[in-house]
This record gives sequence, C-alpha cells and structure tokens, in this order.
Amino acid sequence: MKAAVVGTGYVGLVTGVVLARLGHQVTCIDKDPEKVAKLAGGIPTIHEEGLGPMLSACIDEGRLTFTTAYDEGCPQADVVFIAVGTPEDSEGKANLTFVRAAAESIGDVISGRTVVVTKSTVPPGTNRKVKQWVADKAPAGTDIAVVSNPEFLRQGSAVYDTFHADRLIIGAEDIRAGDLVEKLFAPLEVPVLRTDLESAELIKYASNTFLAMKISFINEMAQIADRIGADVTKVAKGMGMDRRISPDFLKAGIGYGGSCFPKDTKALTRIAEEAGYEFTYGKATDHVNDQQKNLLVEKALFRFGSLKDMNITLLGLSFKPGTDDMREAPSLSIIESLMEEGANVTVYDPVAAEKAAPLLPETVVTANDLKESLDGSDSVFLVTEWDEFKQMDLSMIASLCSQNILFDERNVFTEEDVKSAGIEYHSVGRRSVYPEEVVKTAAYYDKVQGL
Ligand SMILES: NC(=O)C1=CN([C@@H]2O[C@H](COP(=O)(O)OP(=O)(O)OC[C@H]3O[C@@H](n4cnc5c(N)ncnc54)[C@H](O)[C@@H]3O)[C@@H](O)[C@H]2O)C=CC1
Ligand SMILES: O=C(O)[C@H]1O[C@H](OP(=O)(O)OP(=O)(O)OC[C@H]2O[C@@H](n3ccc(=O)[nH]c3=O)[C@H](O)[C@@H]2O)[C@H](O)[C@@H](O)[C@@H]1O
Repeated sequence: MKAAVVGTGYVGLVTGVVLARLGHQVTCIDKDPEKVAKLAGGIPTIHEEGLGPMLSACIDEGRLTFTTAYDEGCPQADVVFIAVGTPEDSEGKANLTFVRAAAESIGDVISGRTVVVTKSTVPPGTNRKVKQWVADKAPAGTDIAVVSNPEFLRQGSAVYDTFHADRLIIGAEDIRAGDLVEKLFAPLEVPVLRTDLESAELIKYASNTFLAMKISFINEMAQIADRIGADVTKVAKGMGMDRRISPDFLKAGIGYGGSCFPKDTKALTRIAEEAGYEFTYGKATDHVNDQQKNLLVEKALFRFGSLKDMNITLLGLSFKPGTDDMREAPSLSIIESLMEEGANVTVYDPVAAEKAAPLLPETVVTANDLKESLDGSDSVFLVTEWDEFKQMDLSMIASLCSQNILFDERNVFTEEDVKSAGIEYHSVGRRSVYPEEVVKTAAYYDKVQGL
C-alpha cells in the first residue's frame, strides 16, 4: 500500500520507517527542511536503537522518501497519517495548532477518497474536527474518512515497541477506513481493538495517565518509606508479584519526565474539567510528580546544611536512558535547584549533551566523559540511569571526588554495592548508607528522616 506520514518526529519517523520496512511505499512529510534533508540522506535525526540501519535500508530499497511538499505524498496515498506534535498550551490543554495546519495542508492537495489517520495524541472530538479541517480545504465532493490510531511506543525502544506492540487501537466510524488501517499493519500481527473515535482518543490519555499515576503512587510510597524506614524497592517488588498489579512502572525515583506523561496527564484533567468533571487522580498525579523532583536536593540540604560553593556533578541529562530527548527532563529542574542553592554544577551525559547544551545555564560545565565529570567533585547526583552509570566502578567516586557522596535519584545501586565501595549513599525511599567514619555526624540527618 501507499502511505504518507506528516511529521517526522519520534512517532512519525518511526512509523514511516516501520511501514516501509513492512513493504509499503512511504512518503514522510515534514515542514522542517533541515530535518528532511538529513533524513533523505539516511541520517537519523533522533537517537533510537535500530532506527539508523533500517532508515538507510528502506531509502536504498526505494520504499521511503522524505519531502516538505504535501503534494508529493498525500494525493497518491491510500492512507495519510498525522503525527505532528500536540504540546501543552498555557492552560495545560493540548495545543492543536500543528494538527490543524497539517489537516489543512492535506486538504489543499487531495481529491477523491482519502483516509486520514491521526497518530498524534489528541483530545476526544479532535478527529471529527480533523475531518472538517481537511474538508474545508479540499475540493467539493472529496470523500474524507478519519481514523484515530493512537501511538503507544516508548522513546528509547521505539522501533522494538512498534514491532512488538501490545495492541493496535483503531477508532473509526467509517468501517472501510478502519479495515484499511488494520490491513496496513496486519504484518505486525498485533492484537487489534476496533472502537468509535472518542473511545480511541480517550484510550491514549487514559493509558498514559494510568502509567503516570502508577509512578506517582510508588513515589508517594517512597516518601512514606523514607519516614518509616522501609525500602520502597522491596515494597514495589512485593506489590508487583501480584499479577493484578504488575511490577511495571513501579520504579520510584525522580518523577516522570518526557514529552508525554506530564502534558497528557494535565490535558486529561482539562478534558474532564471541560466535560464538567473534576479528575482528582490526574491532579494528584501531577502534584506528586512536581514535589518528587526536588526530593534529593532536599536530602542534600539536610545533609550539608548549605550547598553554597559546593562542586556537584550531575550524571545524566535526558529524561530517561536510550534517548537524547530533553523535553521535560527532570535534570533541568534539579540543575536549577542546585544553582539556586549556590552550587557549581558539572554535567555529563553519554548521548544527550548536544541537545541539552542550549537548555543549560551558561555557568554549567559540560564534561566530556565520566572520569572528567567526577574529578574534584564534592557530591554526585545520578539522574538518568544510563548503562554507563549503572555499570560504573563506584570506587571511582571514592578516588576522584573530594567527598565520596552519591545521591542516586534512580535507586540504581544496592546497599552492598555502596558499602563495598566505601561511599556515602542517599537514594529514594530507602535508608541512607554511610561509611563508618561519617555515621556519627549523620545521626541528626537520620533523626530527621525518622529512621
Ligand atoms: N514521543 C513519543 O514517544 C510519543 C508521542 N506521541 C504523540 O505523537 C505526537 C508527535 O510526537 P513526537 O513525535 O514526539 O513529536 P516531535 O515534536 O518529535 O515531531 C513532530 C514533527 O512534526 C513536524 N511538524 C509540525 N507541524 C507540521 C506541519 N504542519 N506539517 C509538517 N510537519 C509538521 C515538526 O517539524 C516535527 O518534526 C504527539 O501528539 C505526541 O503526544 C505518542 C506516543 C509516543
Ligand atoms: O505517549 C507517549 O509519548 C509515550 O509515553 C510513555 O513513553 P516514554 O515517555 O517514552 O517513556 P517511559 O518509559 O514511559 O518513561 C516516562 C517517564 O517515567 C519515568 N518512569 C518510568 C517507569 C517507572 O517505573 N518509573 C519512572 O519514573 C521515566 O524515567 C520517564 O521519565 C509511555 O510509556 C508510552 O507508552 C507512550 O506512548
């Protein structure tokens, strides 16, 4: 089949490449000419495992092209996907400006029957608007069908997730259009759920908010664990052994970041509000996430009294490992808090340094490698759990840093790991670990923690 994909970000690019890989003829359209030029040359514009070789292969085999021109892809396509961004607006709602612009540009160039599929995350009712926006620009008599096909891939494993998705949601009133989308993805052999438009749109928000809620829930358990001397990782393990709960998304830490959980949780709260309902879980999830970001900075303040003029190393910048995406990355708010407290901050990330550079305050020093980042540091904050950090030799902290203290925002290390490295260790929802010589000075801190 022939497909056009509008928007070549994380979702559009991966969708386009995977569809081409499945044997379809795909045209990817983006308004950003620089991005299009890079992609047309086989250079991935995002860091995603497995994407680069698949992109080049599909281009070489002649099944994948990139353009800024809608008329080079949409009129010929059996299916046109919209995968442009739907960022948060100033009121916490989904900003549909890009979706509308894409729909209108599609309308400008099509005639005859066209199936428009929305992959972007959009509030219930938007697909009906998309149909109208396309129709407003298309010639009279154009037969337009819309399908809601929300996306569930995770950044960092986007290609794998697309090939091994748990489900394909196809929301459509036009049965033929829904069938066509089902046929397009049939080679993936993914379980399919057919729904009406509004249910498909709500499934996406409900899924993201539910996962975000699980994270906020376990982060609240971490807050309780900190106060009563329990270990949140054990609590999560015990909870997760119940298949009805599942162990996934129960990792306590710094709170969720990224381009979707924060915005989608807020957007669903607004969707509910506009429908006359107060969505208490949405509000609570968001509130807990905000307070979680500062937990270890607060622990550091308890520990040191002041962070003024301390040299602090921050390991990891991207919102999670496996991606260079800096959208809503918790590292940024931690850096801000540390600098507000007067600390000197050095950062190191194995992948995201380039994307992070324009977002960092000028006084932040970016190290080129792990060793350089630790050299002379007073205290280390592990923020993104890249393999390089998970596998690091902890004795490096003892040997390179002037004070051997690690604040682990992701609960990466065990008590045994840090004890054998002889470092002081603070984490989330777990007891702090002190080398013998600082146990006495730490007594007050432990008292405050209630341990
Ligand atoms: N990033 C993710 O992991 C996931 C994102 N989503 C949803 O998918 C949608 C897209 O997200 P991302 O891929 O992260 O966005 P992105 O911001 O990475 O990419 C969007 C792309 O659309 C292009 N664009 C914007 N307006 C355009 C127009 N009028 N015509 C042509 N191109 C245009 C931009 O230049 C950009 O390349 C959002 O609604 C998001 O909520 C859903 C699941 C996963
Ligand atoms: O709509 C989207 O954009 C996507 O949002 C998330 O995917 P993503 O944001 O790429 O990454 P996740 O792996 O879900 O992690 C999100 C955030 O939660 C945090 N997290 C995740 C899991 C956990 O147990 N604890 C935790 O703090 C991560 O560190 C990260 O900051 C969802 O998992 C995808 O299904 C969805 O398609």
